[in-house]
Amino acid sequence: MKAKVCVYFVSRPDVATTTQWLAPIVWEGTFDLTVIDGIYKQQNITVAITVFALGKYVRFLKDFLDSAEQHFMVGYRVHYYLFTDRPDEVPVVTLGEGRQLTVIKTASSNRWQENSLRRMELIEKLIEEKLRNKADYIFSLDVDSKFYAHWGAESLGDLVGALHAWFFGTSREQFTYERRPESQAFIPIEEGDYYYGGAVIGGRLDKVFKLAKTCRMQLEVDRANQIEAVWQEESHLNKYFLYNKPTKVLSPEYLWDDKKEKPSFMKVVRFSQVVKNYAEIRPNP
Ligand SMILES: CC(=O)N[C@H]1[C@@H](OP(=O)(O)OP(=O)(O)OC[C@H]2O[C@@H](n3ccc(=O)[nH]c3=O)[C@H](O)[C@@H]2O)O[C@H](CO)[C@H](O)[C@@H]1O
Ligand SMILES: [Mn+2]
Repeated sequence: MKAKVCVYFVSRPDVATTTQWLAPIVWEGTFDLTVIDGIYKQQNITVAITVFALGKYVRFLKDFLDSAEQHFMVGYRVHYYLFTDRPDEVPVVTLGEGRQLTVIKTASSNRWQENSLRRMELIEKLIEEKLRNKADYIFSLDVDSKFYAHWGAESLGDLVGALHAWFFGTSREQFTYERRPESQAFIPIEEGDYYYGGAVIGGRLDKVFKLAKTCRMQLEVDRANQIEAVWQEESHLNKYFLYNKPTKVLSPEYLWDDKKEKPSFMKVVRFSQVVKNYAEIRPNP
């Protein structure tokens, strides 16, 4: 076989493609999918994905699942773990070969903040009790979202975070980190690398387990001290990633927002938050 060797490769001069700790930042044009699939296909991996649809958020499931079937890790073994208090309202979706879905009945809270932050504890438990030896990688993804284009094995890594669309390119002082020292999620104004979105967390099982467990414990300390971080578990996630750097960072292609205008560096939107009516969908303001 003739190998094509590329010794000098600057495919995206318009954006940063590595972090300061030399983790890749994944953008369209920075990877060769044939090479990447060659690595992961022979490892015969299974990717678990957690989705939470509590309360009225079940309405997002249809588009989420249909579009995931079209674009997410196609050609790999994928196991959805769907947490909901409304199993009867889970839509029927035809899954591709090698893909399965398990519904886990979970109580909903009357506070949306609680539904969002409790994901850490539930992910921790799922990995500990059900996933050992059942999956190699795991992603936790917001359900109020849709896939619009390919999301594949280029996203895999030991510990994976995604750059929040609204904070990409803004200066560190503008990041909405938790700024009160009383919270375990506190990050001083002169610190921080990126603002990561809580909507996408990924990596190898053991790495995500440690992340979820640490954030769950920090959330508990905050609760005991009667303080809730400004963006709940997303604040704790940002604190975690500051001291435990992701080994791969997904560009905003992997965490876009339908409401946001697309700058020229966005060659493709892969996964994006859909427009929602907060007042109507959430159990509390
Ligand atoms: C794009 C992005 O990074 N979004 C993050 C952001 O706001 P968001 O406005 O995206 O938060 P959100 O309302 O989508 O809640 C996060 C997720 O929790 C689940 N859910 C939430 C409430 C509810 O009543 N039922 C339910 O099922 C659902 O899977 C949802 O996608 O901040 C949140 C914490 O404040 C989370 O970290 C989100 O991931
Ligand atoms: Mn969301």
